[in-house]
Amino acid sequence: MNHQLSSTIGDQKDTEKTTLQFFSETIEVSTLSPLAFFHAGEEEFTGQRFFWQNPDQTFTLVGLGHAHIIESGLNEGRFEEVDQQWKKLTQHVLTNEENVRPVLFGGFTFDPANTQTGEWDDVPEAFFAAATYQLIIRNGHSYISTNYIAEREDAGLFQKLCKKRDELLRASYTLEKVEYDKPIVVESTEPNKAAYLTSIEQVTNLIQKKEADKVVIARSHVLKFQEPVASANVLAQLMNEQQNSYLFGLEYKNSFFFGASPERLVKVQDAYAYSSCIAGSIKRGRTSDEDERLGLELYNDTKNRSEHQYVVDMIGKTFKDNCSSYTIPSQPELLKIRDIQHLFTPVEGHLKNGATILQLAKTLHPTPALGGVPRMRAMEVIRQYEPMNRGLYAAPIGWLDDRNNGEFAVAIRSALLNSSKAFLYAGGGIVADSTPQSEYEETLVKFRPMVRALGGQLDDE
Ligand SMILES: C=C(O[C@H]1C=CC=C(C(=O)O)[C@@H]1O)C(=O)O
Repeated sequence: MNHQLSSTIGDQKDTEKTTLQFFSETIEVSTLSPLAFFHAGEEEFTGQRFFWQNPDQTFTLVGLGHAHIIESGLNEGRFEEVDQQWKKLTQHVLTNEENVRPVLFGGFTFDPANTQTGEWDDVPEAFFAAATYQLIIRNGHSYISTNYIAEREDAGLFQKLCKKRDELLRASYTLEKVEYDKPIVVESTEPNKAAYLTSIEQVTNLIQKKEADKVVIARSHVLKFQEPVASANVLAQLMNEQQNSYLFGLEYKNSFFFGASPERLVKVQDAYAYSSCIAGSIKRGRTSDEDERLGLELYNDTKNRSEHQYVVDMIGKTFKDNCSSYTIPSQPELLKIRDIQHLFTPVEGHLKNGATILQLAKTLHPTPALGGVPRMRAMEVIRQYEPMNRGLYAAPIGWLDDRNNGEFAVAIRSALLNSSKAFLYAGGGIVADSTPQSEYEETLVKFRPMVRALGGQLDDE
């Protein structure tokens, strides 16, 4: 394929001797269902797929197969390790399509220092993949890139990959009309309900004694299904039910981590950065009057406003440190999603030279919407009192390309599916006047998107 490709970075003569090169050939295809493309990879690529769609659906990304994996087991330095390895890997990109860049997709765990064992035992502290087949749907155009990484061009391998790509494409068009049956739940349990309620009490006491200002405490809910549930099925349910959210899914070995999060951690486009402060919650009303009343109650509630302000202060400081100019409104607005309303403050600014999206993700994670204030003390409290390991829940998940553009969401409203079992996660900010019962009820509302996608019922419904 070399006659079609042009070297975009580096001196090719130099690189041919020893350096790995990233070969990528992109074709534009007629409108394609991203879910059908994901499903088409089931036979060959289960365990090696990912899915991403932004809330306004202007950018969708699907990956099938691993052209390359970047993992890190480091507690400190995992963001840097991924950053460096990706930079090295994409130093020499050979592509026929300048405007469709190779993408790295993956996530970091919430807290590498958490040693509790359980469903996350296998998952590295950072796991990222560049796909063999990368679908990007942007502004109504669908592009499939076929990627491989090698020291030099391999025409035979490339031909094989293209043959498979064409098969995947044909299969995708036939899978567009598939209807997915909702999974059937046979068991629904709250393994740590008592421990969770006790932890809220303990953490509230500790905050009242001024040992911390705010700590986010979470819990899990377990569903068992009649039979193994396919990742594509879960995505189909999410896409139907959960608009206006980041939809994400990441397969790792036999597990599928997925979710529908309202919360952007960071987006970078052409050296301009965006983040969002989302903290403070109330349910949606059954009528528009009730909804408006609840929204107003949230907006004027001092407990929720203080929970929110911690996040604004911290994200605001990060933008102050990393941007030549930035904007942050002085008052929050209400963000209304299907089951819940949040206090929301958008932040944006021009990055100073050199700040990468992964550096920003590292600095921002965890914001006080997921960790607490002060950060280090809050992390200790979570480790000590929270009855689980969060794994990828509440952590950064997203993508970056080779030009420092990308976007990470905070992986809340999420679940880990493992064959015929799923672990759902939800938490909330604890401050001095929190109560166990109202926090518990808030988590029930936050579980709803996942329960809707997976089937089953919770206590409040
Ligand atoms: C920790 C979660 O939500 C966070 C994000 C938005 C609002 C939150 C709150 O009001 O407590 C939480 O900080 C979750 O959904 O599991």
